Amino acid sequence: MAAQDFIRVTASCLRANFISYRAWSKKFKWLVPDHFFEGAEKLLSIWFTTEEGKGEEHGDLKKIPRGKWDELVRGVDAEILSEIEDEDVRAFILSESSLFVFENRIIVKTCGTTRCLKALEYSITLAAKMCGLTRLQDVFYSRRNFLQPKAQVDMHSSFSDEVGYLDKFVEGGAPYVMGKVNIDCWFFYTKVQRSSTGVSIGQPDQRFELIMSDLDPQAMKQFYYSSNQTGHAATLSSGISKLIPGARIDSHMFQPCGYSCNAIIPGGFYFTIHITPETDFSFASFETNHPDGNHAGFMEKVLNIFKPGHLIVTKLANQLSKTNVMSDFRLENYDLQDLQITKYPCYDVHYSSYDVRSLADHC
Ligand SMILES: C[S@@+](CC[C@H](N)C(=O)[O-])C[C@H]1O[C@@H](n2cnc3c(N)ncnc32)[C@H](O)[C@@H]1O
Repeated sequence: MAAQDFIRVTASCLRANFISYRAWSKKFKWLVPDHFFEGAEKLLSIWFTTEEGKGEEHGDLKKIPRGKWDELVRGVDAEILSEIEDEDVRAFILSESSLFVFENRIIVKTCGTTRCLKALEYSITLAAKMCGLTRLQDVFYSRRNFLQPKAQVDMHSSFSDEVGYLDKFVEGGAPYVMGKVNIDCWFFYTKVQRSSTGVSIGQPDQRFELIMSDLDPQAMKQFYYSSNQTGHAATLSSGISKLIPGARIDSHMFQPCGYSCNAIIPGGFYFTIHITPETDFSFASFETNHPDGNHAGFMEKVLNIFKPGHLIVTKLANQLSKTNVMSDFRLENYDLQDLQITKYPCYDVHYSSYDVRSLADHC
């Protein structure tokens, strides 16, 4: 059996037998690679608003000069590599994932050992000072469990440290964990105290995420610089360019490997993809707020690009969204491992995880 297949099958067997990668790698240190990159992202999404009773008059976060966003990103230990924009959003590719800036919302997504939550304090000050957006309307923070949690720093050393940090800035927030806490899970923090009207943000909102691991080494070859020297070439060869018609895609190819892209779609929609193709710890994420993201057929198009051995699906939708995230769905060739559907005051949240059928059969 080739080394790459061995690692994929081992990972699959570990999950099937409820053994965590962390416990396994501690015992079998000699099998753990020296080079490691934590692909799993920390994802922070903040909606800002004005003081209650002050009306809708406020500045536009998108108009804040680039220098301030450079500063925010440096604060989380990353840097901006490129930027695209349309009338609804500015989308930045970072050395470790992405930043999206809307009129009254920012999304910060960072991987590796970055300190994503640093962006919370900085953006609160920035939004208040430069746009009169003095209140946090909604806050979402989420991430998958890390493969190497001990490598994380400061407030990201554990989920309870992250919660402690978030609590300093977010009034009425609460933490949740979905999935198998000892194997593969998803940590989630959000505001749960609402205004008397119930609906927090006055517009439809939804978000879909595919968090994929144990990716097919053959499919990952195209995300190595030796196969594609530009992000654009990899966007075309992988089929990412065809995922959502009308999307304008900005992409970056890292050396010797790794790929990131941000896409903006008319109507205030985006998608973002980040890929760590190294077989020993391969990871990819797909995230969008486009309603198509809710359909199993669309998800299968994404899965066909990466062919993951394992994946987590998360979906969020507020009361004004036309997308129903509460229903169950089937993915061709994948076996459902966990499913949790929860109602929060303003959002419905879906979490499910899957193993590829053929790999699970090895165990
Ligand atoms: C594309 S980035 C983004 C990772 C993303 N969060 C994901 O989904 O895996 C990570 C990949 O790029 C590679 N890489 C190469 N140079 C890098 C750099 N300067 N900073 C971050 N990643 C780099 C890493 O080894 C890894 O394969």
